[in-house]
Amino acid sequence: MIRQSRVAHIDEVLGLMMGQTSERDRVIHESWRRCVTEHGLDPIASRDAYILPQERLNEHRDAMEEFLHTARFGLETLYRQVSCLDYVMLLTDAKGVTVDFMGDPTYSGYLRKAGLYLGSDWHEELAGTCAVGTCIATGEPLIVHQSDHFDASHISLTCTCAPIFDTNGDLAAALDISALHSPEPKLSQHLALQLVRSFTHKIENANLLNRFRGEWILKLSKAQEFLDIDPEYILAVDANGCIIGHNSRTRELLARESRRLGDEKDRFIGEPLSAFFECDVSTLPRFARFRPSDQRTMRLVSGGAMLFAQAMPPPLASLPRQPATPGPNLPLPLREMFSGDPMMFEALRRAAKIVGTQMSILIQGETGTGKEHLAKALHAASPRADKPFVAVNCAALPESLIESELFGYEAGSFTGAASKGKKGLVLGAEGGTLFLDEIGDMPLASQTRLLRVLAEREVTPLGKVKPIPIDIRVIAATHRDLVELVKAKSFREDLYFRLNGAVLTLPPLRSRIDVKWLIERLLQRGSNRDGARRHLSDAALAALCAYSWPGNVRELVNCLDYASAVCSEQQIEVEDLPESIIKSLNGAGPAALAADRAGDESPQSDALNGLEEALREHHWNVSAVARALAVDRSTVHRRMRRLGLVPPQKRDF
Ligand SMILES: Nc1ncnc2c1ncn2[C@@H]1O[C@H](COP(=O)(O)OP(=O)(O)OP(=O)(O)O)[C@@H](O)[C@H]1O
Repeated sequence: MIRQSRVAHIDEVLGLMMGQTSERDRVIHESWRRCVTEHGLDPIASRDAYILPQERLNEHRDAMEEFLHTARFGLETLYRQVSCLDYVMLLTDAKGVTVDFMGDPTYSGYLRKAGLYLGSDWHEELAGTCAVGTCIATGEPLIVHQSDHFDASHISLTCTCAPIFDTNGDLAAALDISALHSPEPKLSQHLALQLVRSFTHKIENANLLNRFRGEWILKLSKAQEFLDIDPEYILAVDANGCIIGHNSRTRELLARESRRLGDEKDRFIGEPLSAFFECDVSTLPRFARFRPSDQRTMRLVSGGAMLFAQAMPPPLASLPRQPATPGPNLPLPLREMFSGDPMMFEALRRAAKIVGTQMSILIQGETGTGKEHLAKALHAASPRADKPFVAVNCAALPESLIESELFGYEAGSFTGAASKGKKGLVLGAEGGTLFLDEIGDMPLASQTRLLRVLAEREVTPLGKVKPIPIDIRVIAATHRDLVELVKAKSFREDLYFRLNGAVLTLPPLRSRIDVKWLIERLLQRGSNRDGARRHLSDAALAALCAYSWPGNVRELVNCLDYASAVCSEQQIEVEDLPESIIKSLNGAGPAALAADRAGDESPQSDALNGLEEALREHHWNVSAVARALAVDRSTVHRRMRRLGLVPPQKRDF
């Protein structure tokens, strides 16, 4: 009987080569053809399964050690689900070598002979059409059922396999379940295919999350309810907002989006997130987990269906405490301003290059981003460090006094002048640095005089005829758009060009990735001041990280000063934060936030004490339990996770 079916099978393969038709799937036909024309296999000569010697197998296993470790839980779970149906489970590397295997040891001899064993090589060139080999050759999940196999010695097997891709989108492994015997219709294996696909998705996700523990992780799902437990799409994003990893469903999504946008890309590592989604790294905090999930939505750039999003920031511990390399090359006062933020690094790298020169510098940035702080650091890092640093707030000086304050005056040179005359701030900065803050607010007449000072490097106080030579470095700063002011003719173009020898732009705090580091640093600064070391609770820290900081570092400084003053026991809780921040939590008030971050030590905890009983009573219907306990559904889910309560229908999963 077996012999007859083998002969019939060989006839079918040969017939197909001669141009006969058959009803097999296209992918099987194409593989048979490849076996003969490309791999030079002969359908008449059947080959025994090839098992690699232990030493070579070890090499293959060693190369995948971390991956195997990550995948292990998924593999065991899958095997538990299929072993009762007499399937074995094989995980092969991208070359088709079985590097992990689970099967019933009672049938060890049969399984080994059939090649369903650790170390077996299922590469298509060697084994002919088979689930693993053909899956690797095509990159597609597939079933190779009984006589679909090329080699007649395998036609009793049924094998179902799906590829596993690494975080770059390259094939990493293939996951297969096979059985020695099976019902004849191929349809009997369709559920097996769905199961294997679902586990390859889980393993890819586990691998991605494991590999990018220190980066932004963005999870996306079409269904709000599945976002937490089984998101379709997962991406890892670096501090510059570039994609550094993804699962294969994301790759397919991005490829479709790329085509829609008129491109044909199929590799996405290094691409900016904002090229595909309506978000970038600065807006990722909006999708933090404790924000209401119905507000965490985004679309693809080309539109389409709404995706529910959850963004997880890099954990505090993974952020560099010291500036990222080559930060250490920066002079110390500049190095101390940031920790690994790429935009800060870029500004400071450029600043370091001109720190020792005479060149005027223009610092731009929103209010409170640290422009004066940077000007002071530049001064401290320059050869002028032991000379004066004189700061002038051009917006705060009354227009009538600005010239006399800046350039000084001779005694009695105008009504109201001091009897001894005044040196002026410019001369006061002699040998050092003159910092002109809010330069965009300087009146036009003063701009003209300042221009002369900068051009001629001399100053003539009011009432004096002879100019005084000066040696100053000018650093100007503004939060306004000087180019627009020049266009509107309220800022002199020639002064703008004189000042913008070097333009340094400071990023707003909401786009910086080192907010947690800065918080630590400012808390430390506070403790150096008053000797009391304050700590932030997880929930308070999460609230600060999610806040948009319109007042930038100044607002953060004020916030921490306030919270340090009102907190008790030197622990800053969400309640101790300024109202503007608490209000910004969009309904995820202090209690919910605290529960989200710290487990569930919220006032609702008591209500949840009898959770297990309540779940049983309501047949594990979470909505009914939430109603009965008068808490949120998400609170019930969270506590279930924490207590390890799994509904019976999901227990084996
Ligand atoms: N890197 C930093 N480390 C510690 N403190 C900082 C840092 N940057 C800014 N600050 C603090 O933030 C506050 C605001 O900084 P600064 O006055 O330099 O901002 P600014 O951009 O000049 O503001 P404005 O535009 O309003 O003039 C100050 O208290 C400053 O000490």
